[in-house]
Amino acid sequence: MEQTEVMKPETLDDLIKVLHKMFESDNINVEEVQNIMEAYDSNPQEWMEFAKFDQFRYTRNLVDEGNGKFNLMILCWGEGHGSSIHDHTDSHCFMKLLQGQLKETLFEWPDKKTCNMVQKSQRILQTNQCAYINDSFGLHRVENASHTECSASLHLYSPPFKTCQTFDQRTGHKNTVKMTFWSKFGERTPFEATVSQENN
Ligand SMILES: N[C@@H](CS(=O)O)C(=O)O
Ligand SMILES: [Fe+2]
Repeated sequence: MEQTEVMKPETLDDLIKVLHKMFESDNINVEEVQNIMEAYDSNPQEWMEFAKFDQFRYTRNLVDEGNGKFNLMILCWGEGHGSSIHDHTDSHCFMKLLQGQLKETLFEWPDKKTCNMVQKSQRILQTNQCAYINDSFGLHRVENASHTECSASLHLYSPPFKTCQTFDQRTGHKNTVKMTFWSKFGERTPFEATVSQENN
């Protein structure tokens, strides 16, 4: 089998350039994308301008629109912040830790009849690790379980999406929610645009 060599992106800009190249093609290689994102050594100096935290919820901060092929964003998680249980709207989701740790809990899609939410697994993602999920893996909840440290993660979604489904852990009932950006390209999004954020 042909081995794809993983070159090491030296900076975040470098990584973004390589990602643009990889997503020019319509057939993306999940492992290759995961490897290249993992190979980037997080340097806060390079992403600080995008990392805007909120006191109450995790924030989504758009970094790059990937020529329409993907959205690249930095999620900022204060102490104890977490997401709901949600899906990924038939997209690829790559999640690389830039700072701190995140706990990821995987769930099965709820059973149509019983609506039960069954937990499949749980893991702690460490700085620089890159996880991958799509809807065929199930659903997940992501949390910064630390009470003393914040976390930041770099997410790539392809194709980009604006809504997802969230699930109530006790009843399995689902809701479609809008996903909004707290900031875009380092600029805080005007207030009106952020009121319907509900995944966090
Ligand atoms: N998929 C979630 C974040 S996550 O870490 O589950 C989102 O884009 O807001
Ligand atoms: Fe997610």
